[in-house]
Amino acid sequence: MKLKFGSVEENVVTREEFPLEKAREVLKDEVIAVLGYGVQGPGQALNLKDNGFNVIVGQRKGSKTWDKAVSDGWVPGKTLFELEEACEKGTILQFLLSDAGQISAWPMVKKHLTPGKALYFSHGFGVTYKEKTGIIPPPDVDVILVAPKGSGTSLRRMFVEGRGLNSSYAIFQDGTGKAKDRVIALGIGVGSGYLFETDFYREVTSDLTGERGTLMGAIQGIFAAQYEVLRANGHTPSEAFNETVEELTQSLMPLVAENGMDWMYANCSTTAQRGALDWWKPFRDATKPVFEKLYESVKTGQEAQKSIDSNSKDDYREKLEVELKELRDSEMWQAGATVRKLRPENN
Ligand SMILES: NC(=O)c1ccc[n+]([C@@H]2O[C@H](COP(=O)([O-])OP(=O)(O)OC[C@H]3O[C@@H](n4cnc5c(N)ncnc54)[C@H](O)[C@@H]3O)[C@@H](O)[C@H]2O)c1
Ligand SMILES: CC(C)(O)[C@@H](O)C(=O)O
Ligand SMILES: [Mg+2]
Ligand SMILES: [Mg+2]
Repeated sequence: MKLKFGSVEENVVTREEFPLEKAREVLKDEVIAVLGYGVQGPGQALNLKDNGFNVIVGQRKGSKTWDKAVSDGWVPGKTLFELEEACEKGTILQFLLSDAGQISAWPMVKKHLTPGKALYFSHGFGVTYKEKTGIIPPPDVDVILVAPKGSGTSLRRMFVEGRGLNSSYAIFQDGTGKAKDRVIALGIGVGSGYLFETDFYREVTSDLTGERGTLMGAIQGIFAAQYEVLRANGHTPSEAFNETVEELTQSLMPLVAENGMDWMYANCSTTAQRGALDWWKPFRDATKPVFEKLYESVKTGQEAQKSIDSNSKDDYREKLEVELKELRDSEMWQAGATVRKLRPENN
């Protein structure tokens, strides 16, 4: 259906419009092979299975995630296979290896993309940056995308709670004439809230911007800046952490999620209101140039190149561990670990 967001009309699909029964009917003869069992793999595969679809998982034998798949109930030789066997058996191949992993697995996956099958992504990365990834699908298959806007962990959790994480959907190539029905049915099947239309290019550029920006990179940067200023001015770690992170995640963000920041502004003290009204524009103006620089780096393919280069190095895991350790060992997140332990529900 068409729905207005502010004054802009968009194509969206709701669960009422495309119920689960319809999705099951569309996919009744398909074998959905979920390739990769990292973060999105488990969320999507388990939700599809619990929604009554015919799902198998493809994963490297002997890996930690193979064991995780077994403990999640996937049965070796019946619903859990080596990657190549799953590619052979699947009619819809959900390519959920890491974006760098997709590059090395591509020649094998391509071999099994016989006419009529569908190749499914949860990111526009591989296809958009085809000069860098070499992922160029054959013409007689569907190439579709459902990109959950959040972690695979939340996709599963929200499904179990009877909620739904929103996803975008896109069709890159309709090789069979069935791509539209297939992509929407899969979007509903993996447990999406509502689905909004995009294309592969817009998905990857917005996603790379979001995760580097307000979803993770920018928010971590703003947290660190405020925490450091409070600490430098004599505030304790408890005070700095509560005033920077804990209050945001525990008290204010759930309210913003329910009602919007406009409501939050209308429902705090008059003192907070005055200050927050005065300060949001200076913060916007200070950070906007950084967001513009970030978007440019995404648009030119630099961000994609950097992530391919670093992910394909032999010492990738060790180097990553050093950087993650810096965050983990920072006083702010050490304080965070203590504060989380002190939450009454964790005692
Ligand atoms: N992490 C998320 O919550 C999230 C959210 C939305 C979209 N996505 C997209 O979904 C896709 C999967 O992401 P993810 O975070 O679940 O992946 P991941 O990094 O957790 O890796 C998934 C799996 O890939 C396997 N793998 C990696 N390299 C391999 C190789 N060379 N050969 C065989 N297997 C290999 C790993 O064993 C792992 O099981 C990506 O396209 C990602 O951009 C992820
Ligand atoms: C969960 C995120 C950050 O939305 C996703 O885009 C990812 O790449 O992990
Ligand atoms: Mg992403
Ligand atoms: Mg994302």
